[in-house]
Parts: sequence; C-alpha cells; structure tokens
Amino acid sequence: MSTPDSRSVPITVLCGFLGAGKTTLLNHLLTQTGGQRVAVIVNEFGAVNIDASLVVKTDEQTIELSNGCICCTLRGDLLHAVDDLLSTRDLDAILIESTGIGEPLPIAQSFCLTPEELEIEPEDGQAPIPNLLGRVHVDAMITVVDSAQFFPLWNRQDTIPGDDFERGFGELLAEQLEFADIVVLNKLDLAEPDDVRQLRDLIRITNPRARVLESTRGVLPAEALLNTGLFDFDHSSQLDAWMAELDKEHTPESETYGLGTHIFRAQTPFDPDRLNEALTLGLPRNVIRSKGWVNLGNGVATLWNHTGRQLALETAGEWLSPDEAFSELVFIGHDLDPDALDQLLNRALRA
Ligand SMILES: Nc1nc2c(ncn2[C@@H]2O[C@H](COP(=O)(O)OP(=O)(O)OP(=O)(O)O)[C@@H](O)[C@H]2O)c(=O)[nH]1
Repeated sequence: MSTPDSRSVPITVLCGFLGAGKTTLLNHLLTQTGGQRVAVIVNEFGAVNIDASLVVKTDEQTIELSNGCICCTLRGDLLHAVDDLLSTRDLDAILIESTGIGEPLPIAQSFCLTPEELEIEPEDGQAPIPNLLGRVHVDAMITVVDSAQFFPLWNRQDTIPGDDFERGFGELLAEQLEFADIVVLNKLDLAEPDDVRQLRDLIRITNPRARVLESTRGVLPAEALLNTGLFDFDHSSQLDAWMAELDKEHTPESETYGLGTHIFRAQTPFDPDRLNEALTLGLPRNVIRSKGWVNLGNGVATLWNHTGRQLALETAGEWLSPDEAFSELVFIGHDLDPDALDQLLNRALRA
C-alpha cells in the first residue's frame, strides 16, 4: 500500500443502496469529528428543487451535487467540487455520500487517475478538469447495507427502475459489496440473525479483505471508519482478484458455516445453444452468486456474472490465442451439490 503525502486530504466514500442508512451513518460520524475540519459532498440523484446549478452549497461544510451520479455523469463536477474545497479551505477530511445506485469503483478511480486517464472532458464553458493526484487520496470505500432488505433485493428479477444502465438489483448490490474496504451491516434491529450470518459469509467469500462492522442507525465509533488507510486500488473488484482471493480462501464445504463454494473448470468450449438450453430452467436455487469466464468457442472471452435470479453474459475482449481460451466459474451457495452443477454445465459443452 503506498503511503499518501502527509498534506494529502483523506477522502471517505459512503456507498450503499437506497435507504440503507448512509445519511444516518454520515450524521452520526459528523457528531464525532471534534475539532477536525471536515467537508461533506452529498450526491442526491433526482433531487428536485435544485435550480440550474448542479452544485449547491447547503451550509458551511456541505456541497450537494444533484441530477446525476458522481460515478458517471457528474465525475467532472465531483473533481471540480473537491478542487474548490481544497483551494478555499484547510481540510482534515472529506466525506462523500454517493447516491444509492452509485458504483464505488468509478468513484474511487476518479481520485486515483489523472483526468487524461479518466478521459473526462470538461463541459462547454467548464474549466479544465483538475488533477487532484497527490492532493487527496481515498482513505476507505464504505458500503452501508440494509441487512433486513439485502436478500429480498438481491433476489429480485427486475432491473432497477429508472437506471440508465438497466442493471439488476443483485448486480449493483454485488458491486457495492465486493468493492468496499469496510462494509457496515446496518439496520441490525430489523434483520434476522440468519440473514446477517449469510451476509457475513457472502462477504467473507467474495471480499475477504473487507472490514465488516454491524450497526443500528449507523452508531459506530468514528475510529473504525475514518483514517483507516484501508483503501488499496490494486485490490479492486477485478475478476482476477476475486478468483485469486477465492482460491486462497477456499475451504472445503464441510468446514464452512453457511455458504460454500464450488469451482467449475473446462477447456472444451460451451455450445451456445446447449448452454442456453441448460440455463432455461435457471441455476439451482441454492446458488446465490456465481462469476467467471466462459469460453463459447468464438475467440471472445465472455464474462459470466450471476446474482440472485439474474445472469448476465457479457463479452469482455478476446483471448490472446485460441489455446488460452477456458471456462472457469465460481459458484457460491448453500449445500451446493458439486456433481449436479458439473453435470449441468458439462452437458452444455461441445460434443
Ligand atoms: N430501524 C432502523 N431504521 C434505520 C436504521 N438506519 C437508518 N434507518 C432509517 O432508514 C431510513 C433511510 O435511512 P437513510 O440514512 O436516509 O438512508 P440512505 O442510505 O441515506 O438513503 P438514500 O439517500 O435514499 O439512498 C431513514 O428513515 C432512517 O431513519 C437502522 O439501523 N434501523
């Protein structure tokens, strides 16, 4: 982990689905900042009452970015807002609350790459996008989870209403869970203990380096969340990291409390029609998450990303050579039947 410049201001980013408790946690944190000079940037999506400007200073320490998402359309505005803060005051920390549908990875990237690398162009009349490298650094990406609503949302079959990218609920929740340095399992007062245990298992398997905290109404000591130095860009949610961690952490089924894992590997390509056929009935219900590469024999590496009741197959570039093409899928679920899963998939391979 690289050590940030001592003058560089730490940024803590709060992500988490709509209503998970981000604002509640943020407010609780702000009661504990003592004499520290903390600025807050809140990204409200679809807020009305905001006039022409996308950036509104609501009080001394808060800036609101509205009508867009800081992980996509408002990335330039986010960098400008932070630049303005740095040039007008001495700060000890910046806290950013993302919208509920914000993805953590692109937000973190905004502070780890130059504007050229980010390929963000200023809008008409806007000043050039500032380079903040060395002036700020991400201290931690925090995901707040509504522990009572997590699995019902995870298992929804529809896509998030109004989402420009038509992402499924599970896809976004997985992204938020897997790209986090700290996960706060909030609304503990409303959650079933079994759901909390299952959430802990899911995080332990898919994001083993995350610090997991439990809370009701975001009541947590600031020390556990601020100035942690936990962020490490190299440990992103990239598939390789996910698989590597999984290989490392793999424990035999019998030793795992709730969720177990199974890895399917094949060199023979899948037959797209057979695969389609095999999947028409869906994956066994006890599989709650699976991810990996599939080789459809077409020279293209295809990413398999399944959460709850949704499976997305996406092309993700070409194999370096046809010999390197392979399929490797990691399944996570309860009481997995490895033979049944292998049979289901083996039947879909080319004859
Ligand atoms: N019972 C219970 N309610 C909570 C808890 N944490 C937050 N809430 C309530 O849940 C609702 C949503 O909390 P917020 O903090 O606004 O959630 P948010 O993530 O900021 O929501 P968005 O900004 O809409 O994405 C509020 O009514 C909170 O008072 C908790 O631990 N238990």
